[in-house]
Amino acid sequence: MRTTLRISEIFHSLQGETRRMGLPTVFVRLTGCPMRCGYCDSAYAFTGGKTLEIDVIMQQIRDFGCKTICVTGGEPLAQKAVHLLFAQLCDEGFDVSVETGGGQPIDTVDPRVSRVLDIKTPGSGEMHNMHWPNVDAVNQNDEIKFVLVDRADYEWARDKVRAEQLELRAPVIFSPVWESLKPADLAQWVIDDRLPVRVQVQLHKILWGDKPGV
Ligand SMILES: C[S@@+](CC[C@H](N)C(=O)[O-])C[C@H]1O[C@@H](n2cnc3c(N)ncnc32)[C@H](O)[C@@H]1O
Ligand SMILES: Nc1nc2[nH]cc(C(=O)O)c2c(=O)[nH]1
Ligand code: SF4
Ligand SMILES: [Mg+2]
Repeated sequence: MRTTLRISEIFHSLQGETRRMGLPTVFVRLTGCPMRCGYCDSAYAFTGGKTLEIDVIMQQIRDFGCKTICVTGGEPLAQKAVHLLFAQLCDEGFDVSVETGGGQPIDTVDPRVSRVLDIKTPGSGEMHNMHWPNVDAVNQNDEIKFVLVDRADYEWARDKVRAEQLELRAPVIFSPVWESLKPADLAQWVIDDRLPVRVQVQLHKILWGDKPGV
């Protein structure tokens, strides 16, 4: 089994998404992704990066002195050695979440890790690459996230939440694509439809803009 990971960046910031929003967090961004969502704000992580031993990654993480870790990418689950990183982080008592685009099975992820599962919408251009059994694998320790391009995406996601009562499986987040869908429009639609989902705007972009390392 490989004991290295291809890493795009490791940085310390505030969690800008999910139920951990606002918490100081160390981000580990893995290089490479099999998907190409039209709106991707992390396309700089598709290539490049550095190959690092997991021991080295663990030491860099410890050096930040922060117990909350978010493993993201690119697509973190596309590198099998990520599971070794999950196990070591959890064994050392870190609070770990992973952001996944949903193209890889999530049932192999350490159960101590909170899985943030994107359901890719028609507007992402990547719906056909979803691994749909993932939706049955989530639990209340996880989150389901829809990133929405426009009104058509919203209606599609709303109908899916209603048809499958997704809010009973895990908390559901609706997040607007940055500078594409107006957050106030999304907020009003959710209120009008009495949808049991959480509207979320990316906090780090409000604070620091749309750039790597924050
Ligand atoms: C960059 S992705 C990396 C992890 C994984 N590949 C995924 O898609 O979940 C992290 C999160 O950022 C979201 N995201 C990417 N670009 C965005 C944008 N322009 N506006 C809002 N959210 C975006 C993705 O949908 C995903 O929920
Ligand atoms: N501050 C901050 N919070 C985040 N939460 C999820 C992120 C991601 O890119 O997956 C992210 C990110 O890039 N920055
Ligand atoms: S799956 Fe995630 S990293 Fe990959 S293209 Fe889509 S948003 Fe970007
Ligand atoms: Mg991001």
